Amino acid sequence: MSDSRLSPVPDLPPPPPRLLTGAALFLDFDGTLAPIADTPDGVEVDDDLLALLGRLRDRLDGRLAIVSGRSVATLRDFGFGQFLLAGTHGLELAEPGRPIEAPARLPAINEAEAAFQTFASGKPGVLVERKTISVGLHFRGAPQWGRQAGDLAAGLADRLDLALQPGKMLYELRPGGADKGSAVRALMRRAPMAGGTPLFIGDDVTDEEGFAVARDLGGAGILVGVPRATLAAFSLEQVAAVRHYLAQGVAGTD
Ligand SMILES: O=P(O)(O)OC[C@H]1O[C@H](O[C@H]2O[C@H](CO)[C@@H](O)[C@H](O)[C@H]2O)[C@H](O)[C@@H](O)[C@@H]1O
Repeated sequence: MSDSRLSPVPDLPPPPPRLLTGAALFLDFDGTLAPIADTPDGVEVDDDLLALLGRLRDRLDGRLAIVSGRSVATLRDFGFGQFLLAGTHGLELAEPGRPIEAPARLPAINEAEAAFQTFASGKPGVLVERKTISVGLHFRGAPQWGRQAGDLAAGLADRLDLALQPGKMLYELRPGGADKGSAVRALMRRAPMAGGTPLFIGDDVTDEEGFAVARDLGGAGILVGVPRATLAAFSLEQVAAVRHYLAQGVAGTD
């Protein structure tokens, strides 16, 4: 988000556990519920996390959703199928056990993927992530290619009329028309999230739209990780602190 509403690097307080009482809780996945790994497939979701989220969802009368840049199909493969899901940066929505609400994969995404594959070929550490309706170009394993990866992705976004989604050592191309903020807005109009106070926890720039809408709807954002310009009102320093915070919500302490 390039937004004048972003505050300079702030010294944010930790979130009080009482915010979880009555919350409609929106949780980012990578970097928030699981630590960043070298590759997209290197992330592991442990049973303790799933059990913790299940208990918290029950305590919140169902008002817990995962809002991720991953596709819904991938989130389900990770074991999150029992939760309300918004995938591909808000383009996909899915209730547990229900069909995924999503646009079709565009031919332009296939064209972008082919261009990414050509770029990645012969560059160890550069990785193309094929996703359901989008595609990612990762350079965590070869940061020296980051600038050229960004130039390529920006050029393709212009030419193919796709949205450019920067991430952590990653450029993604996807259809426009939604973001994590629009997903929060859409889910807040529906059961079971409607009636709660939105609380969005995330680490990446793509989570800023979620923080913004949570704040606009009377709630707040919680930034995970290194301080930066943000619309979040609170911060937690790492994934372990997020889990500890969520566990306090289950216990009902404040
Ligand atoms: O919205 P999120 O749940 O945070 O998903 C954002 C992207 O996360 C993944 O990439 C990031 O995590 C990888 C695993 O830790 C890491 O290797 C990569 O460098 C990060 O950018 C995922 O692969 C993407 O599809 C998500 O959009």
